Amino acid sequence: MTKLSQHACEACRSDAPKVTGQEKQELLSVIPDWEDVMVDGEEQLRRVFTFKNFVEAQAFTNKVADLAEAENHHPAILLEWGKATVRWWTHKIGGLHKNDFIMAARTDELY
Ligand SMILES: C[C@H](O)[C@H](O)[C@H]1CNC2=NC(N)=NC(=O)C2=N1
Repeated sequence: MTKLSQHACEACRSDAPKVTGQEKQELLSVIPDWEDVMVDGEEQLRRVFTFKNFVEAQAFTNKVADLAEAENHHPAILLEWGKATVRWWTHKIGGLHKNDFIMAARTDELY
């Protein structure tokens, strides 16, 4: 199986299927540092990345932002002193698509 982070994101479409059940559990097992959470009724992936200070957290945040723009798939990122909280979900389907798991794996590689 190709490493999840090496998969390409497919274009987000409003009729794209949400990831559920067995497939979701398998994908979650590949990104064990991420939580499966509900925010405003939408399922999302969340991980808190910790750093020595604000500047290092900011540099990581910028790398994630560059990745997102390159893939046209964007997270929510909360930047704080010593922390960056990243949440991935697909706006168009109001939940989790395989793209979100790919982007979470790609985010881990930036850390
Ligand atoms: C118009 C633009 O391509 C779309 O809105 C893209 C932008 N980035 C996106 N990011 C995420 N996470 N979900 C989307 O549905 C999405 N759609």
